[in-house]
Amino acid sequence: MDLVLKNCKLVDKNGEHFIKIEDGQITDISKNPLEASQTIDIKSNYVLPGFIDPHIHFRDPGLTQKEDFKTGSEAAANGGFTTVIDMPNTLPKTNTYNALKEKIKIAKGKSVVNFELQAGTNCLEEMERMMELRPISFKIFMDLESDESLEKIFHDLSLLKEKTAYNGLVATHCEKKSIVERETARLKEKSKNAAIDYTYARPAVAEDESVRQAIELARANDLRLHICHLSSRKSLSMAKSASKSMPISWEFTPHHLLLDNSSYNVYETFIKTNPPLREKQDSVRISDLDETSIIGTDHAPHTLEDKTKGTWASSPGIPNLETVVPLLLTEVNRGNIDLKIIPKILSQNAAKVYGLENKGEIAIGKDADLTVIDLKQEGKFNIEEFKTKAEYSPFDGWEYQGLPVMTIVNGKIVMDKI
Ligand SMILES: NC(=O)N[C@@H](CC(=O)O)C(=O)O
Ligand SMILES: [Zn+2]
Ligand SMILES: [Zn+2]
Repeated sequence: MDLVLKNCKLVDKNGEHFIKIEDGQITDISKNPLEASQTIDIKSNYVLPGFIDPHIHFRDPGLTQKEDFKTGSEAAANGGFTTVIDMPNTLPKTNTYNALKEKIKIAKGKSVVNFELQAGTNCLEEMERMMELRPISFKIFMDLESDESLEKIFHDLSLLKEKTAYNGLVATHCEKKSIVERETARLKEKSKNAAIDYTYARPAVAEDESVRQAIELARANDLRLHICHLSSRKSLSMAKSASKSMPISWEFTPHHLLLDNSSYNVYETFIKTNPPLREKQDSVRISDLDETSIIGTDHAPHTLEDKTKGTWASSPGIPNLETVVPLLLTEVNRGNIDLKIIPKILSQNAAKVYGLENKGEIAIGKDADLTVIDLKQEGKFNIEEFKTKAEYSPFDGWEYQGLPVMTIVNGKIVMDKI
């Protein structure tokens, strides 16, 4: 199967280009016409390396009333993503050989985009067995572990690195369990709780202390740390200063970049998420983005029922796959971020961290994973048009300028709105 895309604008080259795709790979890029059995007119839109979301929850198996690998991956394709990295907090947890094997089978059968799977941590023997199935890395929910068990998990990962092909990359959810438990108990004593209390139950200091601990443990055990959904400015400055002396990376969610805890007054428990939205002065923001940043959406869908059980019992998590690209392109159009960083923060940088060697770049020999964006198209988000099973979004009804209009996965068109 061969295919030529014509009238393609590229972010780093002047003029319009032809891109040739054969058997799922990019085989030529030229200003001169290229031939193939099929030609598609990109109509002078920008073609970018296919977007990679390093942090999604597709809930399959076990929680498929919230999302499954079919609807989740269709949402990814609709949002302009060609590769997703799924988290291990499904039912059962993806922390055994059998569970990982089963999830690979499910994802292979249902996914319309490329996928990689995070493994949950377990005893050393089980993690060794899991390595045969090549999970992309190991994920630690530090908010659910005591200090003693964290010491052990990081140490076991260092042993795993010595014994197997494991590259030492560990992804962490950073919030300190003891602080979250203490503050939650304190707030629950109030006679009536508002949705915003969730912010104070999981304060920025809980994240900062956990980031400090993750940096120390990763350093001591010679591991590469990747911090998920980094939301506190202080945590960001700690991570930046650690990056001068150790391998470390982090990702930002769209909700932490664009919203703050005043949104609880509008969206109440629908905006509940971990880490919570922060007070404005404590929160990461759009101006923190630069060419080294990584966007991880933390697409975390739940049912409406699960989202409306009050301040404490409602499930935390926000679906993001179908809103994040228009939100960021709107920031480009407003002059708040440079278009040149978009392929880096949505593709190339995550490809580098996770070792996806054939992805993240438009170049001969790379996988034909491509996202076409129309920078000028304007519209309003309408949750009814989304593919995700989640029926809520804080961004529903927001206006945007800039839309992904085609998603190509391994040379195959999986979304077309050109
Ligand atoms: N972010 C969330 O609030 N929720 C995530 C879990 C997580 O990423 O911590 C979920 O699985 O729903
Ligand atoms: Zn998390
Ligand atoms: Zn998550």
